[in-house]
Amino acid sequence: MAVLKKLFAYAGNHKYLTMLSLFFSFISAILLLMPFVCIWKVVQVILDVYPNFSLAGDAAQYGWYALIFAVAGILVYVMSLLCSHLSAFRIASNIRKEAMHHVMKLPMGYLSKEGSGKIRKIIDESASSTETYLAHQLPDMVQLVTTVVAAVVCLFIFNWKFGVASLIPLALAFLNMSKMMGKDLEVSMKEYMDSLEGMSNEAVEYIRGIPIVKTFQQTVFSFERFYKSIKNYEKFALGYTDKMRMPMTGFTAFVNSIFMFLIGSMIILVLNGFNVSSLIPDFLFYVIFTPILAVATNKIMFASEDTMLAQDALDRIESITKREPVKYPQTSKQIKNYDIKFNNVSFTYPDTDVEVLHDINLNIKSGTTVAFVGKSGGGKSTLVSLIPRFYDVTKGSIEIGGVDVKDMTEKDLMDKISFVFQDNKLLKKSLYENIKMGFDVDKNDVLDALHKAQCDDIIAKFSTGLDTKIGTEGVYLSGGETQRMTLARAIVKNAPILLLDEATAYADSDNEYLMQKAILELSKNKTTIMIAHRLSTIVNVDCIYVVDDGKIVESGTHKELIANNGLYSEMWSQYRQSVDWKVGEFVCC
Ligand SMILES: Nc1ncnc2c1ncn2[C@@H]1O[C@H](COP(=O)(O)OP(=O)(O)OP(=O)(O)O)[C@@H](O)[C@H]1O
Repeated sequence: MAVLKKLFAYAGNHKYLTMLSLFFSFISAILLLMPFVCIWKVVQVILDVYPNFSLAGDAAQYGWYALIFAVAGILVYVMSLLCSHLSAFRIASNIRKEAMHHVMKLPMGYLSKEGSGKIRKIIDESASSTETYLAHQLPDMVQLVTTVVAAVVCLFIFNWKFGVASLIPLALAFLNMSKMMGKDLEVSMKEYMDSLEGMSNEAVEYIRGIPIVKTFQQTVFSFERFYKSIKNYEKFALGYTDKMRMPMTGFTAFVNSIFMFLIGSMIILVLNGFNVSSLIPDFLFYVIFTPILAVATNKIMFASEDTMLAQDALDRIESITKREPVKYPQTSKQIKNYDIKFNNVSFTYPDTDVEVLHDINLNIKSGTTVAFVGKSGGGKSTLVSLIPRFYDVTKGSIEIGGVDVKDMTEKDLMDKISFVFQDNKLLKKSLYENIKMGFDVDKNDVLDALHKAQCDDIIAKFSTGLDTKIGTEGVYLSGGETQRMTLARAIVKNAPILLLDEATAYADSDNEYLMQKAILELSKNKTTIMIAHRLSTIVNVDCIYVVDDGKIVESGTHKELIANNGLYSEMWSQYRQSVDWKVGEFVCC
């Protein structure tokens, strides 16, 4: 019921179609039981007239009734499936739409951390599971339960003594079944499903890493996480199977032992003076009828596992839809300029408990260019990612032009900022569409931006020029090329704030020089924040902030920081040494 209630939350008016399908399932179950009653009647008629079979005219009539009930039952079942499929498709589609809609509202940081593949897999596979559940498993479940209940009622109507005999093993089978549906087993099933998902994610990671494994001649054990995920799966799969073993054995034994109880009761009745010939029609009926119960009960057992799987699928969808979305106001407050201010900002990544930024205060003036430098893992990228609200600050606030970024609409905030990151994504669209991205620019503007971002060679490489579609056969862009394309996109967007995180990391030396020139040009009169490991690229910026262990430990111009003799000065001399060493080595050779 809980599963159905959750599914109905996505159903809208289609829930009535689901209910209609369940009603048809119920009717079809009753209709499909009727032929057995007719067969019982046939047996009775034949035994009544025995050995004058010519008097058994009613038997044929009951035969026809049996056929009519069977056909009607099948037709109603088909109608049930028709309704269930229509509603299942709609509900699964609503789940997909609602989940995707929610994903769009989630922090961008969450999306890049989880990865689009994983999110797509959860939504797609879970929606498909609920579709199968609603289209087939639920109507079948209603049919099976109706069959069992109606059959049990029939058992008592025709001969209560045989009824009791058949019911004892059934009751014992149900007792065992209830043990397989308890909270404990639900937890085990969830652990099992989680370990399965974990193993499948790690397998993807392993396949991605095969080149590294081969290059460094490692074994599978170097992928410890994959190995652990397999072990984990083994542990939960065995644990789950172990918990199921006794109740499953009991269930199978009792559900298939109805005959034994019937024969036993027949013997007891005869020994107690009942007339054999008067018992035979009922006994035959029970012999024919009770296997339906065994089969239906067996199927209910497996169907209840389907319900658990559907519940699990919904829980997985909820792990996305219950995530707190980024809240934007309806209207923005008016910003005064493009100053960026951090007020006592601290930050801890969601689902972690280690604070990675501690009480940061910054005031970056409109139109200036600043750089964040520091050791790897110090928190530079995190700092930058808080400005466009990839994540929200845990403490403090960030302002643009005197307005808290949380008081700006999504469009307003995004309109103000362009980014070029180390790992950028291009869409599977044409080069033109990838740069235009809905901005109000024409082909000439796009070509101009591509030229400024040093992309002429990329366009020249493809015979279809700007119309070349990325991702189609033979169209592949390297990391450096992708980075240049993203720079062109930022040039086209021409937003007043520019965030560059290792924007030239993949560029070769020729391109880097030219890209730096383009960035210099683009950053004119803009508030620009750069993250760079190659310190030579930031010596001329207005202010350098040295980030270490989540704090700003130094700030000033290049000259001031060198004179300071602090961490920056140390980083600079190490950087110079590495450059000189490379040049020296090159000269030597
Ligand atoms: N998505 C995330 N979830 C949890 N912790 C994260 C996440 N991203 C980064 N961190 C942690 O935050 C800290 C700062 O990372 P960040 O990427 O901001 O450093 P960085 O100075 O930019 O490093 P680099 O120069 O290597 O890019 C690190 O300890 C890192 O492990």
